[in-house]
Amino acid sequence: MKRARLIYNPTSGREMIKRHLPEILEKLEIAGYEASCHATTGAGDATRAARIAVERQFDVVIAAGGDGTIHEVVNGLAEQEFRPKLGIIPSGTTNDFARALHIPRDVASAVDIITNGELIPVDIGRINDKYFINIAGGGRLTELTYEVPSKLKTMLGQLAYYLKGIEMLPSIKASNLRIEYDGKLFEGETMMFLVGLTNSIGGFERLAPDASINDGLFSLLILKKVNLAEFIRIVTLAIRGEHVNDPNVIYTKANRIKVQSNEKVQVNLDGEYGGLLPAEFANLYRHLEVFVPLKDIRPNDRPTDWVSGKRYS
Ligand SMILES: Nc1ncnc2c1ncn2[C@@H]1O[C@H](COP(=O)(O)OP(=O)(O)OP(=O)(O)O)[C@@H](O)[C@H]1O
Repeated sequence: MKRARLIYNPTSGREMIKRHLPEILEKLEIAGYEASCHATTGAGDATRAARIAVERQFDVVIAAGGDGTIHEVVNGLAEQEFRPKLGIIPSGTTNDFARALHIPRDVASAVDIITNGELIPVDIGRINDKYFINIAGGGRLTELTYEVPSKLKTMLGQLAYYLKGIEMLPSIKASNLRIEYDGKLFEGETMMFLVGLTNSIGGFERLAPDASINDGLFSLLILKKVNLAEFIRIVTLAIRGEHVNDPNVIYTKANRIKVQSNEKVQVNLDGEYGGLLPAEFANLYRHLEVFVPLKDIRPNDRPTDWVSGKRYS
């Protein structure tokens, strides 16, 4: 019998996941899984729970929560030789990774995608000794994601980020960065750099328009020092995916990236604090298999050697 371990964050999003537990477990059992669950207790607990699930050789690990929970679960799986397949139930404030994979926020539909068994391989990012699934970045501009208080997010959802962004705009300063990427070099005053694995970042679906989740490459986006008016113009362009040709933006793909600074620059990993620069990024090619609705997956993310229908049953 297949075994599934559900790791859920009871506090994520608007705290609604608990109400759905009986339904989730029942659906999994009907699909032939022996299912059990673990409620996370605080920071780092989802990583520990995922490591234990690996030790116990669960076939499938399901992360239910926001990007923070999925990030932690992936950190528990990524360094292991045996890696269970990953299911996702997006129930957080921010679920950029699930959105990139077209996994719906409706709990029953998300579970159906897991029980349906269609899988896709995804790349994972490694930075120093940590892993990320969606995005890493640095520079003052990226710091707002962890400056938003959790209570505010529970109350206001995504709106909380925009409010914080408006509040912070006038105080954003550039940092001096040295960024090496696949043999090339950028050095200079930088508002932010982003290293992305998917096209869905902070609600901007077109920030990395031609990203693929399983091509072994990161999308690297560097925003040079700009004034407030230029910044607002570039954000407006970014909504339409037209920022990539702006002279203040470097947008490219790379497999290995090294970022250094003579200043104290924080790194953000999937929306959480990830330590200070320097950082070396490596793309781990097709490191995890994730349950997805294959028919909805963008052509960019559908590897031709996989579409033939890898199904887990
Ligand atoms: N029981 C708990 N109580 C408080 N915090 C928890 C608990 N379990 C996990 N957490 C923390 O909550 C963080 C955020 O969770 P998650 O991303 O799932 O939810 P979210 O609602 O989208 O919130 P955020 O926007 O902060 O990411 C996790 O990284 C984890 O450290």
